[in-house]
Amino acid sequence: MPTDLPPVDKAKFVAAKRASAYVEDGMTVGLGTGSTAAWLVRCLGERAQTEGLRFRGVPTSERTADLARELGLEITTLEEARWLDLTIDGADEHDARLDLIKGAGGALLREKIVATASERMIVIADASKKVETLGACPLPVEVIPFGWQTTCALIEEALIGLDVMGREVTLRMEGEAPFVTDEGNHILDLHLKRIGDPRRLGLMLNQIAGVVENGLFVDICDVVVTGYADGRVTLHDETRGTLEETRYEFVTEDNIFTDISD
Ligand SMILES: O=C[C@H](O)[C@H](O)[C@H](O)COP(=O)(O)O
Repeated sequence: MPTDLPPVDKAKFVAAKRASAYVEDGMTVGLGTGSTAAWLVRCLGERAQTEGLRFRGVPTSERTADLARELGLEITTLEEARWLDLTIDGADEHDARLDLIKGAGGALLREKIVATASERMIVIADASKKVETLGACPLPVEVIPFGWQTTCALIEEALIGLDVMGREVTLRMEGEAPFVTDEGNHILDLHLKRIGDPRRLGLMLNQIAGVVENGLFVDICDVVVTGYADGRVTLHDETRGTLEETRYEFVTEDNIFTDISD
């Protein structure tokens, strides 16, 4: 582990460390994408090394696949695995119902396919990801490059009359060129500020020709694991609220956290 982690990385790390304990020998596990999910992959790499943990990972992006390979973890494809025991992934936002916005990193399509093929989905996050109402961060929508301008106009039209606060839609760029996802598509970011009815919006978006998938994850996540920079970790589910509060503490200069909750 690197020393002197910034507070937000400490929070992401402890969330990932707690969630990594859900993985058991022989499981097939969806590995999310993003900075928080990268901590999870590292924590699993550590468990594989120190405890001999053996599992099959299904990465949700090429980035995650590369990291898992670097750490010597066994990875497979969804085509081969078909169904998964568990997916652990980050999120851009979650509300109290555990509905999510995902896709700031552009991996929402594979992430949603893998999460819905899993028995359970666990989200790992720092406390900044919790919101009262979804929509503060842009909602990514993956679209086919062919005629994306028309798809964009259809989305703008469909947003009229929906319970949202903003209606601006922008094409995600990477330098001078449109961003391209692992599946070869583009991303439209919807700047909605407030999403009154995530389920309705998600269904509406997916009916538009040219839309492949949207970043709203409604009724998919089972548990949110939230990490804090002081080492605290809380577990929430929708029906039972807070399930557990754990605390990890730095015990060595190598930033190794130890569970001191017991
Ligand atoms: O496409 C990216 C994914 O949905 C990420 O899980 C999400 O953006 C959260 O990423 P991070 O953990 O870096 O905040």
